[in-house]
Parts: sequence; structure tokens; C-alpha cells
Amino acid sequence: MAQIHDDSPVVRHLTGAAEARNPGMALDMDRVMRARANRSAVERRAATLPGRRSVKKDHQAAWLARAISCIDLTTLAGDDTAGRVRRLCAKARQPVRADLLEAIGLPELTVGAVCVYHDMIAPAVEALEGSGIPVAAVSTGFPAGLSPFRLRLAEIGESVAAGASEIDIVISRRLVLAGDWQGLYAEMRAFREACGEAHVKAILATGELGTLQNVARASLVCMMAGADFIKTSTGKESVNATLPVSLVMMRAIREYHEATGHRVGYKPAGGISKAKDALTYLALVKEELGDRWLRPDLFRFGASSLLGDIERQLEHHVTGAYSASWRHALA
Ligand SMILES: O=C[C@H](O)COP(=O)(O)O
Repeated sequence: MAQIHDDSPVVRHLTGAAEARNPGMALDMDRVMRARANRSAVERRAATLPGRRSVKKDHQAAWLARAISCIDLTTLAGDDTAGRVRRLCAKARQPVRADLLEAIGLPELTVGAVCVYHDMIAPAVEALEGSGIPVAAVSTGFPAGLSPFRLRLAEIGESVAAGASEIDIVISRRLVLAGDWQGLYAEMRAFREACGEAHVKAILATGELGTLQNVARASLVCMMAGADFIKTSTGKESVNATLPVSLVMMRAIREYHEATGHRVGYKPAGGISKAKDALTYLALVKEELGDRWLRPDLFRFGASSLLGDIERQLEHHVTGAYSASWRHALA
């Protein structure tokens, strides 16, 4: 079987230079109010995506490897333990069986980050020491974001002090629903400041924002306030990442880049568990934002069970046989 060559996009993306951070800008209300989303046009375009770009054989293995490198391998359960987090981190270091990684020519492949609640940061940092894999912590009263503002800020500070280098904040949905864009801007600015050097992902919880127009406006406001990434969902809403929402958020990212020159990352999260869905998302990123976004510094999947299905597909690619999904239960 042909291997993925050293100059392949998969290998290059692992060694590419990181992007300068988005510093944000003053709140531009004209631009925010101009942001619109035509629901039927967006849904029509999204409906054409699944299955349209089918990549096969070595190309498919390369895209699946790239998907792995962009996963925020996540556990966000009330019964998380240090032991479970240590097992997840072992999986993050070696996401796929060593012989499969050798066979596709990427023995060093890892996931993009491990994402946990605050109390699980310490075991994750310890388990990932020396791997270069960052620890991301959900924060600011995740998932609802309804705890006192000063406590939400303090939570960020504690998570950074505990070793998280990425902070996934949740915005106050009520600010969006009330059209309080100044309030959302101020909140996001304060969260960004509290993060310091840690990168901040703004979770919009799009399933609770009512309209795609609100999604477009909230995306712009969070980027203007300095978000490094915008992220769809906590995984706890009744509707999480969808293709229409992704289209709207990616177009907001593109518009912000065209206006400011700053690239903001994108993280769809919640309910993405199949390799073929991951390929659809990657194709959408490539079409809407371009190849530069297909690296872990600008694109992540927030997912707790996607890796298991990707591993099954890679095993099939290398050996010609599928293994049972229970063999990949952890990821
Ligand atoms: O941010 C990540 C999500 O919580 C993961 O959601 P999931 O368990 O549906 O993959």
C-alpha cells in the first residue's frame, strides 16, 4: 500500500507555522447589523454536501489522519475520574494502533488537544507531559454560563493556573437573544483578557440562539472581541453542530478575515461521531475557508466518540477488514 509522503498536506500541516492571534477590534455595530443569513439558501447548500465529495483509498486515509490531528478529544461527564482522563490522554498520544499509524506513514500522529472540566486539568497535564498536546478546559459555568460573572472570570484564571493552555468559554445566550451586542462584546473581551496567553474558544451554543442571523452576528461580535476560535456548541444542547450553522459561522470567519487580515479558528462540536461526517466538515472548511484552515491551529472537532469510528475506517483501509466498534469504546 502506498504511504502518505513527507510533502503531503497531512504532514505539512503538522509542521506548519502557527497563526498570530486575533487581537480583536473595536465593536463595529454597522457590520454586525449588516450580517444576515438566508436560511433557505444556507440549508439548500448544506443539503448538497454529504456524500458529494467522496475521497477514496490513500486520499481518504490522509483526510482521516488530518481529522484525527484536529480532534479535541473530549470527556465532559459528571462521573469523569483521573483514571478515565489518563486513559483518554494515552489515546490522545497514540490515537490509532501503532501498526496502523506505521502503515499510513504517520507514526507521530496525535490529536489536537484533550478537552476536560476544570478538576480534570491536573491529571490531563500530567498524563500529556512531553507530548506537546495542549489541555483545553471548558469554563465560565459551562454549559449554561449562568453563574456570577466574577466567578466565571475566576474560573478561567484557575484553569489557566492549573495548566490549561486553551479555554473554551460559553457566551451568555440571553445577550444574543436580547440583541445586547455591546454586552456580548464586553463579556467576550473580559473573558479573553482573563485567559492571558491561553487561547480562547467562544462557544456560541448555536442551538439556543434562535436564528441563523443571530449566529452570524454573535460570531462577528466574538471575533471583534478577540476570540481565537468560535465553536458551535457545548455538546449539551438539544441541537449541536450542524452543517447550516457551520456554513454561517465559516462565512463570518471569512468576512472577518477579509476585513481585518486575522484568521479565527472554527470548532464544530457535539454529535460528530462518524468518519464520513468528519470528511464532510473538512470538505466544507476547504471550500469555504481554504487549505490554511485545515490545520489544528485553525480547525478542531469537539468530539468524544469520533476517534473510534475513524480508527475503524483506518483499520479497514490498512487490513481490508472492519473491527467491531466495541473494540474502540474509549474513543
Ligand atoms: O466539545 C465537545 C462536545 O462536548 C463533545 O460532544 P460529543 O460527546 O457529542 O462528541
